[in-house]
Amino acid sequence: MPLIEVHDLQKLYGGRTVVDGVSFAVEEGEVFGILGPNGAGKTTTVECVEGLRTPDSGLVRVAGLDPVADHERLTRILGAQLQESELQPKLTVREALELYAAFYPNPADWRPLAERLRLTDKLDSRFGKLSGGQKQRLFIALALIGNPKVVVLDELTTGLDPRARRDTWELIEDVRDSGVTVLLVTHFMEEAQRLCDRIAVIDKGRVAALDSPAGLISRAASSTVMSFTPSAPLDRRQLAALPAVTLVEERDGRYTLNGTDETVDAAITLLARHRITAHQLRVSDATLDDAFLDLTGASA
Ligand SMILES: Nc1ncnc2c1ncn2[C@@H]1O[C@H](COP(=O)(O)OP(=O)(O)OP(=O)(O)O)[C@@H](O)[C@H]1O
Repeated sequence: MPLIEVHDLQKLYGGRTVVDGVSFAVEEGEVFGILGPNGAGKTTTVECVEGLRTPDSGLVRVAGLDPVADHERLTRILGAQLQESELQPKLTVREALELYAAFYPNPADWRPLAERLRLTDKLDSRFGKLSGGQKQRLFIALALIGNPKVVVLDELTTGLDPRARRDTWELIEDVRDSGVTVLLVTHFMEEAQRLCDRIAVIDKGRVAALDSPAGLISRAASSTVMSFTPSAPLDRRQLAALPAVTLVEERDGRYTLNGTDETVDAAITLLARHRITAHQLRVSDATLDDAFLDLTGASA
């Protein structure tokens, strides 16, 4: 049985449908990512999983529990990131960790957690005086402090510097290795590619694709990304009209084409016909970023 089950979830705000028939199932021990453009309905979906919002229709179960009706029992097995407004600014980091540890029957030892999240030298600082990144790290510690079976992380590393982001990824990998199931909303492709076993791409309230990161990349229309600076002015429409090409971008005279394996041949043949040379030619495989743009099209 999946640990998290979302079936045909619908949520409306003021008569406007923002989650429109979302379904997915997360197996125990998985890191499951939810990726999508701004306003796609990602947070609303995970808030229904956390029992913070009541679905208008559809079914949500976490370890067999109805997140709204069984909210009390759910909070014992589900860890979630707090919102800024939920912590008193005068509380110190140590007090917050001790307070939240006391809510749970089998809390984690907060000291190693604080150390892993580089909060040890901030233990006596008040929450209100922390930087954005330090607050974020404290929220992650508080989400993990109850030794949850499943943890929901929304915008986990937004606002963290690159080092803190990498430390956090390692922490999430440790959490996953200890058997915890992770539901992760993210905007960072590198994060999704590194951490997630599977990803649901949500666009305009619907699941546009659901697969492993490698599966999403291979199923997207682009497999190749090519960039070059043409030796003479070029009609962008002719590039866009090539059947192999799915996307053309031009910035300061430099072109980037996304497309199939035939993109390079097709573009070079076209340029040769116009006696144009491709300077500083770079060719690479498509990434999850490219797959995301293909899958979410105009809304991204
Ligand atoms: N409480 C609310 N009342 C009315 N509309 C809301 C409410 N919460 C969210 N919305 C709207 O619902 C839509 C989906 O919002 P949601 O926060 O779920 O998207 P998201 O995919 O998480 O976006 P982002 O990546 O920008 O955080 C948005 O258009 C948003 O403005």
